[in-house]
Amino acid sequence: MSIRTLDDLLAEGVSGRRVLVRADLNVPLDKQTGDIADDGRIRAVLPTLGALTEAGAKVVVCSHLGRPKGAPDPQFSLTPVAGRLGQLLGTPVHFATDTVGESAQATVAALADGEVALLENLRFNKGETSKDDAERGAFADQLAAFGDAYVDDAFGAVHRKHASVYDVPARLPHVAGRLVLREVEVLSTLTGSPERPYVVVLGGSKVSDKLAVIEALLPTVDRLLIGGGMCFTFLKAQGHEVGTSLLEKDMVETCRNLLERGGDKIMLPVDVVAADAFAPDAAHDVVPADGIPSHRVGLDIGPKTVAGFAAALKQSACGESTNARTIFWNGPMGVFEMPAFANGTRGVAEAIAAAEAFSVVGGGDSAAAVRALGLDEKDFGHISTGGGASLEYLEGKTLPGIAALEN
Ligand SMILES: Nc1ncnc2c1ncn2[C@@H]1O[C@H](COP(=O)(O)OP(=O)(O)OP(=O)(O)O)[C@@H](O)[C@H]1O
Ligand SMILES: O=C(O)[C@H](O)COP(=O)(O)O
Repeated sequence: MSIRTLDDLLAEGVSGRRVLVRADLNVPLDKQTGDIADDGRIRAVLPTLGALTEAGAKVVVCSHLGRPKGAPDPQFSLTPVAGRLGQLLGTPVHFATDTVGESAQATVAALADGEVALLENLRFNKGETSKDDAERGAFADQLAAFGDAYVDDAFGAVHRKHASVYDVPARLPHVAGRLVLREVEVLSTLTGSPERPYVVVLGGSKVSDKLAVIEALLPTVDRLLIGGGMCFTFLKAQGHEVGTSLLEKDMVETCRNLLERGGDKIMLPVDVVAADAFAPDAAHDVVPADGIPSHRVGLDIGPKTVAGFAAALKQSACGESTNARTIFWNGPMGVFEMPAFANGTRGVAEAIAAAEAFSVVGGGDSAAAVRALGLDEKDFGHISTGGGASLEYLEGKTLPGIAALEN
């Protein structure tokens, strides 16, 4: 890819220059306390920010958090992120209480060399996500006024055609940050010629979002293991009763086609943990995947499925090799946030961690699950900060944020 990098910018010298950094600080917040539940995305951007502050730049960081509707909404404020970022950087972060208004202008104007400012949530402004080019462009003009150069380190947002990702780089000298480069470097090995056997494990709840990636990956993968909320639409396509489990009725026919095309490559659960209700303390049992009672909801894959998936990670024959050599995992195997339904995700994550393969975990929830379940991040080859972004990258789509850096 012909993209200028942070090192190119550092080589030009950034001391005393204002550098606008787009980061993806969209971290999960605890629903009760509002505290940061997982700070992985903040940590991931530290190498870029550290390099810039050390080189004496005035660093202006901007990000979205959640999906506010184009106006300020306190529940999506980046205030707690500014505090955590300051702790991790070991230096206070100057927080602007608006994105491009008086507070932002004063905060940026007061920055000393080597200091960091964080602007309030980009999505408090309609222009950030607008489909109207002029509206997005006008907001991008205001943002671009805060920088002499622009660094994109928001890999999780490169699939969005948003002002801070797509329009600002057209207005400023632009480079890719360390995180974006690393993500692209790793994910491109999966779209190129991954070492085989190549096994993909998919779960989570966004069924329709992920069918396109299955379509794109089917010719390349040796095995596709499907669990999580996704599996019920496939089980329905096989003609099974799924009770009140997550189901995308409109997608049943598509799943049937994928099953026909995928044949033996696709593995579905043989047992599931079915509960009386979608609740942490609901009564639950392990039932066969083709025998989910009509009043029950499937909230996790069962132990036989975990064992089968773990075995498949070891025995996906391709040529002479029988161990998976490359693994991509996106989406938890069950509702891991509730301990009673976390065993499937834990079991599969442990099998991936133990495999002698290069493993990539993609997706905000999957990465959070790895950390929440106390697994060692070092046992995985790469933990991507991108959910939708990593999937769209694997689908081979042109990502607006990457295209904007190439221009
Ligand atoms: N059987 C199930 N029924 C309902 N929800 C489920 C089930 N299994 C997993 N989930 C839920 O799926 C959610 C994660 O799905 P998602 O598709 O968003 O994962 P991700 O791709 O890792 O995350 P993101 O897209 O946010 O980066 C979790 O909150 C989990 O509780
Ligand atoms: O969580 C993500 O995948 C990124 O931060 C992008 O967020 P979005 O899906 O709300 O654009």
